[in-house]
Formats: sequence, C-alpha cells, structure tokens
Amino acid sequence: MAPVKKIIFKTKDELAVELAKYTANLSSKFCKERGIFTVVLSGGDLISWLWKLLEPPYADSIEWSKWHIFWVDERVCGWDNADSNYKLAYDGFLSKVPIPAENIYAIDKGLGAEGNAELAAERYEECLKQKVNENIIRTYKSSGFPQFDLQLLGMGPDGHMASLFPGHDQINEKVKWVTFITDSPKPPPKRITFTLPVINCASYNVMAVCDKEQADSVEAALTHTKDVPAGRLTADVEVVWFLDQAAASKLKGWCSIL
Ligand SMILES: O=C(O)[C@H](O)[C@@H](O)[C@H](O)[C@H](O)COP(=O)(O)O
Repeated sequence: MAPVKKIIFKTKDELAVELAKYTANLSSKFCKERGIFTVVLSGGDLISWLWKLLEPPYADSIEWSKWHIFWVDERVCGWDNADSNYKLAYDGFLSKVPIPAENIYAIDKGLGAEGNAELAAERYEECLKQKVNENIIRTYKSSGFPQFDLQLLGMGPDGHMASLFPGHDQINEKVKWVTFITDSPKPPPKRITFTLPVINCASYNVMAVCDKEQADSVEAALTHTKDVPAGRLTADVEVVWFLDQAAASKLKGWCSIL
C-alpha cells in the first residue's frame, strides 16, 4: 500500500506554492523518464490553487509540450457552460500555458452539450483506451487499468472525490474505467467520473482540501472512523494530502505544518 502523507499549510497561498513545486518535480521526473507527463485534473477549488505554476520559475522551466491533460470527473454539459470543469480549467490554467491543444482530452463536446451522461462516459473510456494504445497512458502492472502519472484531486464536505459520492453505487464499480451519475447530490446532477480502481492506480495522487466545512470528512478519511469515498484513496507510489489548517482542524496529532 502506498504511503499516505499529510502536509498542513497556514494559508492557501503556501499550499499553492508547495503544490507547484511538487507538480514541477514530477513533471521533470516523468518528462525525463518517458518524454510524457500525464496529469489528471478535477473541478472545484483545485484550479484556483494552480496559480503558482503560471509564474517563474515554473512557467518557463516546465516542459509543457510533454503534458497530457485528462479529467477525473466532468459535468455533462457544453464546454462553454459555467458548470464545465473543462471551462474552469481552461479559463484558469490551460489557456495560460503552452500545452498543445491536441494533448487536452475533454469530455466529448456534442455528448456533453446533449446531456448524454452514459454515452459520454463510454466515449471518454474509449478515449483513454486509445491513449493507452498510443503509449501515452501507461497501464498498471498486469491489471490493464490505465496508470496516470499525477492526479490532482479535491474532496467535498461529504467526503466525495471525483464524482464518487457516499451512498451512491459508482464507488463500487470494479470493471469500467469511466462511469456516470445522473443524480449527483452536488449540482449539476449529470456527471462522468473515473472509477475507484482507475483513481487508485495512479502513480501519485494529490488530494488538496481547504476550509472548515471539509474538516469532519478529512478526519473521517484519514482516520477511517467513517467510510467516505476519499478515505479509499490510495496510489501506486504515494498519496499526499495538502491541507490548510481549517481543513485539518479535526485531526489530532498531525504536526507537519510548513
Ligand atoms: O466536479 C467536481 O465537482 C469535482 O471534481 C469534485 O469532485 C471536487 O473536486 C470536489 O467537490 C471538491 O470541490 P471543492 O474544491 O470546490 O470543494
């Protein structure tokens, strides 16, 4: 089982600075080893904590042309819809760095706009399979599941991660790579999401969580006192929880405050 680290920051800005350093180090490692860096984004506040990557020394030193971008979950809507995780990431991050457009793998545009969650999930899984065949995405040992280099995740106050919500069956999917939900408790209701086996095959998983609304679920996930989806997070190499003091406020005995 991969080690689970926690780092607690005084402010969100300090978290963003360390997140940029962590991501840039992995980018350099994977670009050197494979000439490719596969990065999976989520929606929510995470994108607003990527700002430091847009500044020196990272903006000019990262090999952006080798990045390939995927989404751990996506709301089923048009790319220009205010709910879209693609739009959120594009406006706040992707439009500001020179990642080639063909390396950005968003939900199928037409199926998203139509609101067809089931087909959009199938199409996204096909897209991942194609990228495995092209050797852009690695596979995890003999399991055949895709293995991403780095996933940047967030957690909701109920302990959900990606679009795997407590009390909903998607968390139990063991075969599919991508599934869908049409009654998400967090709006909007229609979403597609990586399944737990795919999430947990990643080499490095970062879970970035801030604010006191999340504190109970942070405690539940890290101490396993209650079963919440984010408590099932693991990885091949390492999981790191990036927390601010408010999100970590219910944890006892964690003292690694930067
Ligand atoms: O599309 C989404 O809604 C997300 O991908 C979701 O899983 C998010 O990461 C968490 O809900 C945390 O969101 P916040 O950072 O906004 O709390």
